[in-house]
Amino acid sequence: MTLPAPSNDWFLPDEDAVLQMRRVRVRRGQTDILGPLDWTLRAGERWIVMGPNGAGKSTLLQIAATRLHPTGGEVAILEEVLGAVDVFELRPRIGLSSAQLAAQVPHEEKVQDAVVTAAYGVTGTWRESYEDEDRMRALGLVSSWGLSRLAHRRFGTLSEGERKRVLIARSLMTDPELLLLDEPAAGLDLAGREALVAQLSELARDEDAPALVLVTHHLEEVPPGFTHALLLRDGHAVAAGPIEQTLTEGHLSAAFDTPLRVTRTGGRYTAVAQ
Ligand SMILES: Nc1ncnc2c1ncn2[C@@H]1O[C@H](COP(=O)(O)OP(=O)(O)OP(=O)(O)O)[C@@H](O)[C@H]1O
Repeated sequence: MTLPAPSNDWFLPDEDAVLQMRRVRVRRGQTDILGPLDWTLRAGERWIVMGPNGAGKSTLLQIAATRLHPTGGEVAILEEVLGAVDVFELRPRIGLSSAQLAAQVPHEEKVQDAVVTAAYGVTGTWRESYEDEDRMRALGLVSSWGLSRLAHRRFGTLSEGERKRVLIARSLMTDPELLLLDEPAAGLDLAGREALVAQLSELARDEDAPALVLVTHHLEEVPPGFTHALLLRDGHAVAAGPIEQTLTEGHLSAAFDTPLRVTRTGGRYTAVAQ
């Protein structure tokens, strides 16, 4: 019997790809708000996704988090192809911190519970029964993200910076293989931002940490240790690749449609208009 020749349409992700998108497109109304986009994130890489308001960053992250199915193209996440996998089995392998998720955490939820509920992929405690091991892991994460003194506080009473930390601790609860952080420093004051950048830098340099994707508008929020960057504008990649070759004056000026002067000191970036 002759086997049919492999079709060009059959999507076989690269072996070392943690996340791979091929010709991905998201259409809303008459407009493509994202793509077509090709993007591959390999094991051990730490990616910054940057671009102006409306560039498609959150849409991209929603796809990577299996929360949104693209209109066209193929997506493989952790060797599973979207559309051919039960996303509820895939989601615990992906950590996510985003404003949408924060809005789903009940205000009266205790901090330690807001972290432990990620074990069941829910945002509020209900009738689940948690193993001691889950509780211990949640408390360990609460401690390592500097939240011990807040463990019994209600989520709704926390400051913006404290909430951001809770969400990152929560995103690590299932020991994910891919960690997606959507604007984790948004709304933080200077000291809060610097503390978070330092902690994310430490995470980025930890060989045992998951593959990382950090979405931000601001160069100042890029933690040292991140290895790659994807610059988006109007849903398209302006540039993508190793961070030092991507976060350049030329590429950033094109992405933000503004002539920028970019400096890099001690692994930190800043940008001002020229
Ligand atoms: N349901 C929708 N219908 C029409 N347009 C949409 C819809 N959802 C998103 N968009 C548009 O898609 C574009 C990309 O949105 P997205 O939230 O991904 O951008 P972003 O880069 O994360 O922006 P920001 O930095 O402001 O958060 C925006 O112009 C947005 O208005």
